[in-house]
Amino acid sequence: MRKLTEGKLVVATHNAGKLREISALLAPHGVDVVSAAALGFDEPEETEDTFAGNARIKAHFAAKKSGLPALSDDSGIMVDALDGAPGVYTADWAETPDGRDFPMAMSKVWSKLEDMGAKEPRSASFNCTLCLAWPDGHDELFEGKVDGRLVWPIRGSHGFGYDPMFLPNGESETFGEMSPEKKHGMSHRAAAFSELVDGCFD
Ligand SMILES: O=P(O)(O)OP(=O)(O)OP(=O)(O)OC[C@H]1O[C@@H](n2cnc3c(O)ncnc32)[C@H](O)[C@@H]1O
Ligand SMILES: [Mg+2]
Repeated sequence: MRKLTEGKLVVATHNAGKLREISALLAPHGVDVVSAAALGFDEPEETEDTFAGNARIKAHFAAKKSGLPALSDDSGIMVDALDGAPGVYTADWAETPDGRDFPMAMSKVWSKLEDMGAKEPRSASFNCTLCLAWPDGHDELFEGKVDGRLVWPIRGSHGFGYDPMFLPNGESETFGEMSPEKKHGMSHRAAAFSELVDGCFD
């Protein structure tokens, strides 16, 4: 596996919540981080139907454009009773003409479960695929997942996206109620990061 050597790393995301988490997860490793959004890069279209496919699109786009290694994150929530939806379309479910509306998206997920009479526990998982790509076209992929269930009404104002409706197994706080440190100890993103750190950092 290729190692990440000293120097700048582009974080290929336009999501401020993700950037905050990724920066915190990278902080102990002394990496100099700049985001694709801060560099003024466009968001490439996420045309694949897998997390890995879309993670590769985002990382390669930023690596080519910057001439630096780039790290992307493609993630989403998969609800068992919805056959894994919204999955790779998790961000799309929140899309409105005026931008993303996550309370609306969470309520859409919950209404579908109500309408179909889905039984408790309404199990779901958060999934994350990280792609580290270099300007020469090489890449490495890492995956992480956390299992839990959905709750209603939503709880907590920490985190981002669908965090307030996700209760990880064995916990009493949703991701929206947890401190960032606690979420970093158990999240799908943290799990993928630990693979990345093992593989690519000395
Ligand atoms: O593609 P980039 O620019 O990285 O940012 P994005 O927000 O579009 O990210 P994705 O395409 O990977 O879509 C992931 C969706 O899943 C949601 N999501 C991912 N990880 C999450 C987490 O830890 N907590 C809550 N929601 C999360 C997030 O809000 C997005 O709507
Ligand atoms: Mg996206």
